[in-house]
Parts: sequence; structure tokens; C-alpha cells
Amino acid sequence: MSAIRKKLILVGNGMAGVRAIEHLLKLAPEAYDITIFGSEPHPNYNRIMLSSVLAGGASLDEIVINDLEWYRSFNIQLYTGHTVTSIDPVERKVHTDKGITASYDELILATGSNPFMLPIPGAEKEGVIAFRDIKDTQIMQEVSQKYGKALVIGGGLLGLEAARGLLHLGMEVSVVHIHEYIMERQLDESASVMLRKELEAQGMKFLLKKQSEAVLGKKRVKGLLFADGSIEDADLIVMAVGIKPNVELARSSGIEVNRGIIVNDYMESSLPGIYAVGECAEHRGIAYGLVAPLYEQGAVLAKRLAGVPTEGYAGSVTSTKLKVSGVDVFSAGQFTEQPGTKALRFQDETDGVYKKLVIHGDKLIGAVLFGDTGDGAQLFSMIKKGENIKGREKELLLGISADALAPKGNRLEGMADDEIICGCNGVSKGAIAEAITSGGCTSVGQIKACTKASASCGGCKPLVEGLLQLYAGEAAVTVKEGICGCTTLGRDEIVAEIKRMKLMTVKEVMNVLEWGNEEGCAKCRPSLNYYLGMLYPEEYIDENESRFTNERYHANIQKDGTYSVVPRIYGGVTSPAELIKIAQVAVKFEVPLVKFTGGQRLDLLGVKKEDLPKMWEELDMPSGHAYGKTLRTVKTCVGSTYCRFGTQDALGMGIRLEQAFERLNTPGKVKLAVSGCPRNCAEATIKDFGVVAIDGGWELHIGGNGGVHVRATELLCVVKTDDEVMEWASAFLQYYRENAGWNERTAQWVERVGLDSIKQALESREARLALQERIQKTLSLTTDPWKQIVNTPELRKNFEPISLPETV
Ligand SMILES: Cc1cc2nc3c(=O)[nH]c(=O)nc-3n(C[C@H](O)[C@H](O)[C@H](O)COP(=O)(O)OP(=O)(O)OC[C@H]3O[C@@H](n4cnc5c(N)ncnc54)[C@H](O)[C@@H]3O)c2cc1C
Ligand SMILES: NC(=O)c1ccc[n+]([C@@H]2O[C@H](COP(=O)([O-])OP(=O)(O)OC[C@H]3O[C@@H](n4cnc5c(N)ncnc54)[C@H](O)[C@@H]3O)[C@@H](O)[C@H]2O)c1
Ligand code: SF4
Ligand code: FES
Repeated sequence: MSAIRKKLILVGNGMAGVRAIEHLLKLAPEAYDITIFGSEPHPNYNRIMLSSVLAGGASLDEIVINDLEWYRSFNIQLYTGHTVTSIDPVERKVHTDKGITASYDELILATGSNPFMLPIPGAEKEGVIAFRDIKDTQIMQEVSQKYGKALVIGGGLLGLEAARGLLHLGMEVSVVHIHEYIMERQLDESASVMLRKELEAQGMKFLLKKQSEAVLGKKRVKGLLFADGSIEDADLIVMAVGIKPNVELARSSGIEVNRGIIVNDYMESSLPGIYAVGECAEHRGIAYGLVAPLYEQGAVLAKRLAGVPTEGYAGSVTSTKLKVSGVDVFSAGQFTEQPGTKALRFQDETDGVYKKLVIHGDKLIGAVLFGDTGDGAQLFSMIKKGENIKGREKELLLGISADALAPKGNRLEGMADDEIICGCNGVSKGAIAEAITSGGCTSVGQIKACTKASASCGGCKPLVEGLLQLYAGEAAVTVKEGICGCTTLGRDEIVAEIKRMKLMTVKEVMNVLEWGNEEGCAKCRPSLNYYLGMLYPEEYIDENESRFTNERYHANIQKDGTYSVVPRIYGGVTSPAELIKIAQVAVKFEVPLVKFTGGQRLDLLGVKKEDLPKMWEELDMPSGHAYGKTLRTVKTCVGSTYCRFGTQDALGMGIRLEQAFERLNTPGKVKLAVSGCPRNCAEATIKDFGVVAIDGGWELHIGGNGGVHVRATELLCVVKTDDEVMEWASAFLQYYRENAGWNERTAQWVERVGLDSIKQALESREARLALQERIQKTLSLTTDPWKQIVNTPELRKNFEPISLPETV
């Protein structure tokens, strides 16, 4: 008989708590029934990478650490969008804001931190935000589309990464800092000044020694008033002035708290069966704000819960690295001089390099590097180990890095096995070497999947690459990066293998092509689902669970967890009767906001998940597919029917295109537009496929994009008739479907493969007709997802609210 599982609850679905669960599942997979509550409406994601999302280096989809399938595969009961509001430590129960009560044997609090918001008048105004989560990131992205000027208060790590992201989004950005030099918590003055100059060269402005006094504006922020009486205009203010551990839940439940929840070396709080990890925990007087120590805490806690002996957590020395492209800054340990310490400095103003080592006795206790941070990991390792560096001080200052990454006889080779390469994830050189030599890893992606090295901030990637060269030699050189960390195969190889071996399911592809991770990840599962659907439109059954939430629910999830409903309105043309119907549905379901979209549709926002099928039923209109990687909208101008400049019927052409291609699955979302004359009022030249009327015909444009990376289209060809427009559009879209990578928009794809190669592929009529035939086959097999759900009781059930007994 199997042992009865104990009930484990994790409060906080963030980086530290879920990492502890990952460890626990490895140590004692059968020991607990696990329930996780998280306030955010998302699965566990890499908060660190929000800076990259803002700076355009990653998409939100890419930063998911564990997708919903992961929770399902370990039978973890996940409640996203649920905040635990109280704990009853006597009855061992927790209660959530949504009325759920759950009992536990063991309870982990991993509630993270709250951003510190300056308590100045006007701080509550619209346009004043923090930078902590996906919601904040999305607000910044949205604001940057409408407004021009941002102020970031706080010149620390977070503030500078936010400022860099906002610059990337096209805003004018000034950083307001209270001290005379930025990042004073991580850098000395020399490094700080060099950093500021570099950031100024990138376009960032600085307002130093400025004390913010009040936020100006009526409802929305207009500016910032400083204590010296000066005023700075602003459309957006981001506060990045530090964080405070989120301890309210613990405090109100009678758990001992100071700045954080007080824990011992085993992460135990003052109450039995209740533990704390992450930024909310205070260990030996310190509440950490970086992932490396939090992951160390998680590993200790997992051992404790699994009954595996552990020496406990003894505290951490930390290092930081600013994640701003083009700038290399590193800082670790005690970097300012104190009585009894001595400092060695090296400065090369020509090459913009600065290094400082702080030594106490014979030991290195701190370091600051600017411009050349290649030695950071090794210096950090020496600091952590308290290594005796007597006689090697100058060598360390001047250049471990010169030969650190050389392929042969290098410093990496001489490094001890227990030296930490990936600070974020605590992965040693030995663990990486083992993954390469015994685990067969031959790419950074595989090492990441196997050891987690380079999975967080990515700062250690050069060292991981160096080790790969060292241990895998030739094999590493020939290895390419796969579509994700689960495989070394690229998109084209995967598609070719699927065709060659006639692989028919996602699971089969992963098995046969020897995926490193048998469950796949949030990147490869949807990719494979797309490729299989594209290759076998008739046989392949779409895997709903491999799609993202929006596509699964056929509606866009909003930041408050509600959804939006956008019915299809062909060419943006509607009728009074249709408008009355939409209005009636909006009134009946108490839709809080009705708005026109940029693509000439009506967006009903703020809809509860359980109302979606009922609304679709009453609307009785096709899905506008505003949520998927598919044809979105065909924007039109009024064209020759009404406009005196119009030479062609843009409305008719737009409606024809939309009716032809609606419901088409594509690698990335696809937007079309048709303008009735070269004045181009429908903005067809920033669309994936744009049609512009000219005297006696149509120009066909491809590969345009609005949004963050604006790209104008390139002219594909000029045609005479409407039927030719349809033929070329069909051929182009099918060629894109068959050749682009999943999640690759036409703009990126056209840029990558070049206009000429596409022209060549579509040049012959025969080729176009063959592509047209294939797209029509696919289209003939599609159905409207809303209708399908409305008419299938089994599918409707997915939208019902989860009803739970009072105690689970
Ligand atoms: C933009 C940005 C960039 C960063 N870059 C780096 C970096 O490069 N390197 C680095 O080391 N660190 C970085 N950090 C810091 C790092 O992200 C945090 O240290 C880490 O995420 C903390 O993990 P945590 O699990 O303690 O808290 P979190 O990841 O914040 O998770 C806590 C979760 O608990 C939820 N929660 C809180 N209360 C409740 C409740 N009562 N009920 C249910 N759920 C609750 C919260 O909503 C949150 O989702 C960065 C942070 C940000 C914001
Ligand atoms: N690359 C990374 O490692 C990274 C990146 C982002 C965030 N983080 C972490 O996220 C957390 C939050 O980052 P943070 O930068 O907000 O915290 P922080 O405490 O490190 O820095 C806050 C900065 O704001 C300044 N400041 C304080 N009050 C001010 C005021 N009134 N006006 C202007 N400036 C003021 C401080 O002098 C300080 O330099 C930290 O734990 C940080 O380590 C790390
Ligand atoms: S694009 Fe030409 S036809 Fe269309 S509305 Fe503008 S001016 Fe009129
Ligand atoms: S050091 Fe951050 S991912 Fe390795």
C-alpha cells in the first residue's frame, strides 16, 4: 500500500517558491499533494527576463518557466489569480480572496516583495507605475505607443533596466536619482560615472541629486516636481526605488516578522509547519533581492520537506550584473573600502575598462568591473570561497579574462570543479562538465535544459560556451542552437524529419527526435503543434493543450483575468442591425468597456470566462480571432464606392480577402489591409500583406509591421484583376505558412529570407496555383471555434467556474 501523501501548499507562484517545488519533486515526487496559489493570472515565469521583454529581446511567451502542462504533469493543483488572504495556523488552513479554503500539513510562503512606491502627493495618479510584473511591462509597452516622455525614479539596477527598455520602445527617458552617482549600491564612483556616460551615449538622460516632491497632473501624470522647485514633464513615471518584502499575510497570521518573515537555517518560520523562501524571507537579518540566494534557500527547503539531510542555509554573498545591452558591469561582495581593507584599481579610459578589487588580509572580499566583465564569475567564486590570493593580486586585477575563453589550456580548464559558473542557478563547473561528458549535452540550450545554467539572466552564457568548447570540442562547434533548449534541431530539420518519417503527434516527434526534455516546453510544444497542423491539415488533430491560454479560450485574457470578445466584422463593415445585436449583448452581460480596435472591430472588454460561450451564442457571429496566430483583420478604406479619390473597390476586395482567409492558422499573426488609392488611408504598407489600388490594378506589398519594430512593406508585384490579388495572396500566405518558423512574423521572415527568394518562389503561375490549392484544402477543413464550443457541451464545460467543496 502506498504511503498517504501529505498536503503541501505554496503561497506565491513566483521564482523562489516554484524552484523549491521543482527541487522537491526531484527528491520526493510522491511525498506530497501540492497546491499552489498565485495572485498573478499567469503560470510561473522568469521575472528577471521582464527587462529583456521590455528591451525587445524576448517575448512574454518566451519567459514562461513552467507552463500549465508542467503543473498538470505533476498533478499540482494551481490557482492563478488567487490571493491567499489569511492563514489559520491552528486548523492548518488557508483562505483566498475568491472564497477557497484549503488545508495543509506543510505551508510555504513565497510571497516575494512589493515595489516601494514613494509616498509623495500624486503618486496614485494614472501613469505612475512600478516595474515588477507582466502587467507593469504591458502598461509600459502600451503607454509608449501613445506617449513620448518617461521619467524613471531610481538609478539602481531595476531603474536602469526599465529606462533602457523604455528607450527601446521609442520614449524619451530621464532617470531621476537621489544620489550624485547611479547604482551606488553596486558600484563605486569611477565605475558609476563610466556607466552613466555609456548610457548617455545610448540616449538616456540623468537628473542627479534630485529629491522627488510631488507628481503633477489632474487624473493622469503630467510631470514631477522636485524639492529644489524645478519641474520635469512626464507622461509616464516608473518608480524603481527599491522593494519591501511582502509580509502582511504572515504578520496578520501571527508569524514572527521583522523586515521579512524571520526564518532559521532550514527556512522554518516561527510557527510549526510554516516555511518561507524568497524575497519575503529574512535569514540572519538579511532579506535578499536576487535569485541566486533565493534558489539556494529553495534547495535547502526542498531537502527539509523531503526528509533529506541538509546542513541548512548559511546565507549568501551576492553578485550583480546589469542587463543592458552594450554595457558590461559587474559587482560582487564588499566593493567599498573599509578600515583594514586595501583596493587595487585598473582604469583604461581609451577602451572604457575599469576594474577594482577589494582585499582584506589575503582574501578578495569584493570586486567592481566595468567594460570587461569576463572575469566576474571567477572573481565571485574566489570571494565566496574566501580563497587566499596572496601574490596573485595583480594577475587577478589585470587579466584572468585574456585567456579565459581560449579553446586550449585555458583558465576554465584550471578552475576547480566546485567553482560556480552560473551564479543565478548555483551551477558549478563540475555539474556542467558532467552534463557535457556524461549527459551528452552538445549545445548551450541542452546544458540549460539539463542543469539550468544560463536559464535566468543569461550572464554566464559565455562561460558555459567556453566549457562546451573545452569538453565537447569539435562536437560543440558543429552543433547549432535548436528551436528551444529541449532539442538541437532547427525548424527546417524538424519539419524535414516529420515529413520524412511521417511523424503524426507532438509526443511522437519528441520521442523519435530524442527531445532532451520529454514534456517539451512552452516554446517547442506550440511550434510542433503548428508544424504538424500545417503539414497534415486533414489527419492532424490540433493539441489544444499545446496552445497558449488565449488560443485555448478563443479570447484574449486581460490583465485583471477577464477576457475580451471581438466578433469578426468583415472589412470593418457592419450594419445597424448588427450593432444593435452587439449592444444588446454588451448590456445583457454587463460588459464594462466597448471599444473600437485599431483594425476596425468592436472589442467587448472585461468579460468573465464563464460568460464567453453564452455571449458567443447570443452574438451568433464568427470569431474575430483577435487572440491567435492566424488572420486577424483586413483593414479597409471606403475606396471607390464612396471616396472621390478611390480608383478601386477597397471595401469589396477587403471583405473578399477576409472571407477567404479567416480561421487560417499561420506561424505568426497576420494582418491585411486594402487601400482604394495610393493615398493609402488603410495603412496597407505596414501590414503583413498590403493591397494598394493604382490606376488599372493593384500593388501587392508584403512583410510590413506596425507595433514595436515598425517595418514598411516591400513591393511583391503589381496585378490587374481582383482574382489575381486572390491568387497572389493565397500563394504568399501558404508559402509563408510552409517556410517560416513558428512565431516568426512575416516582417522578420521576409527580412531573413529576402524579398527576392519569395519573388522567385512565387514567380511561376504553376507554383502559385499549387500553393493556392494547398491553402484552400486547409481552409476548407476549418470551422468557427466559437460555434464549435457553443454547440459542444463537453467543450463548454471548460469555461465553467471551478466549483470546489468549501475545504479542499
Ligand atoms: C524587472 C526585474 C528584473 C530583475 N532582474 C534580476 C536579475 O537580473 N538577477 C536577479 O538575480 N534578480 C533579478 N530580479 C529580482 C528577481 O526577479 C526576484 O528576486 C525574484 O523574482 C524573487 O522571487 P520570489 O519568488 O521571492 O518573488 P516573486 O517572483 O515576486 O514571486 C512572488 C509571487 O507571489 C505572489 N503572491 C504574493 N502574495 C501572495 C498571496 N498572498 N497569495 C498568492 N500569491 C501571492 C506574487 O503575486 C508573485 O507572483 C529582477 C526583478 C525584476 C522585477
Ligand atoms: N540585474 C539585476 O540583477 C537586477 C535587475 C533589476 C532588479 N533587480 C533586483 O530588483 C530589486 C529592485 O531593484 P531596485 O533597483 O528598485 O532596488 P535597489 O534598492 O537596488 O535600488 C534603488 C535605487 O533607487 C535609489 N533611490 C531611492 N530613493 C530614491 C528617490 N527618492 N529618488 C531617486 N532615487 C532613489 C537608490 O539610491 C537606489 O540606487 C532589487 O532587489 C534588485 O537587486 C536586479
Ligand atoms: S486610400 Fe484613397 S480611396 Fe481610400 S479613403 Fe484614402 S483617399 Fe479615398
Ligand atoms: S548567471 Fe544568471 S543565468 Fe547564469
